[in-house]
Amino acid sequence: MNSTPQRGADEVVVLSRVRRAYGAEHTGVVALDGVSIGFRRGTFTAVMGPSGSGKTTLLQCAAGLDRPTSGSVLLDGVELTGMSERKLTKLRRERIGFVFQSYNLLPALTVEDNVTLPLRLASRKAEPGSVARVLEQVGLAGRGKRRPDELSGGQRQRVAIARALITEPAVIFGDEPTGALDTHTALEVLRLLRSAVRDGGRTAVIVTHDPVAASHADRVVFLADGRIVDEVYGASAETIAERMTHLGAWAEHPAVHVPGGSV
Ligand SMILES: Nc1ncnc2c1ncn2[C@@H]1O[C@H](COP(=O)(O)OP(=O)(O)OP(=O)(O)O)[C@@H](O)[C@H]1O
Repeated sequence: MNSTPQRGADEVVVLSRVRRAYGAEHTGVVALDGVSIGFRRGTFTAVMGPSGSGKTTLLQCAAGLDRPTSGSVLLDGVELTGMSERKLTKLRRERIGFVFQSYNLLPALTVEDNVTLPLRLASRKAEPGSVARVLEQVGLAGRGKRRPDELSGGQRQRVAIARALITEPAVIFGDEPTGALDTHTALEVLRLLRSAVRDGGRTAVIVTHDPVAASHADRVVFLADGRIVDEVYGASAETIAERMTHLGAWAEHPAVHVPGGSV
C-alpha cells in the first residue's frame, strides 16, 4: 500500500502551519517551523526524526499539551489554539489518550483504579463491564486488583494503554511507548496499539526512534529541523531505516531536498 491517501474530512487531528519557537525571535530555537499535517481517523502514524527535530513538540502541540507560537490545531473539528486552559484540560481528558515511555501509573492505585482514573477526573462513571472489557482487550484479565509494582514493564504499559482506551478517545498519542521495553514486549505493545486501531477504530500517533516499531504503523512521517521532510506508507523497517539515514543528508543540505509531499 504505497498510495498517498488524500486529505479530507475524516482527519481527526489537523495541524496547519504550526510554528513553535522558544526564546527570542533571532537567537531562540524553532522547534516546529510551519508544520501542516493531518491524521486520518482509524489510522496509525509513527513520527520519526533525529534527536531535537521536533517530534515531542509536534505530539504535544497536536495533543493540546503545548501551545503553538502560531498556526492552528484542530482536534475532532475543535480549534485548540486560543482555548482556555480549563477547556483544554477537559477536552484532553475526554478526547485524548496518552501513553508515555515511563508508563506514568500511580503506584498506590490498583490496576483498575489506574485505568479508571481519567473517567474519575472527568467526573464520569465507568460503564458496567467496561473495565473488565478493556483489561481483557490488553491481555490483563483478572489482574485488576494488582498494583503496578507487581507487574512487568510490558504489563505496566498495557495498563497505560487500557487507561488510554477507557475514555474511547478520538486519538491516542504515544511518546516512545516502547522505548523502555525489550524487543519481544515492545512487539506485544505495538500489536495492541495496532489492534486498537484496526479492530477498535481508534486513531494512534506515536513518536519513536525505532524503525521496527515504526513499521507497525500505516504511515511514517519524518521530521528534520522542525519540518516534515518525508513520509512513507506501509513501509518495512529496512525502508524506514534507510529513509532515516537520508535525513542526516537533508539536515546538511536542506535546499536541495524536495519533501515527500505530505501536505
Ligand atoms: N521548553 C523548551 N525550551 C527551550 N527549547 C526547547 C524546549 N522544548 C524543546 N526545545 C527545543 O526544541 C527542539 C525540539 O525538541 P523536541 O523535544 O520536540 O525534539 P525531539 O525530536 O522530540 O527530540 P528527542 O528525540 O531528543 O526527544 C530542540 O532543539 C529542543 O532543545
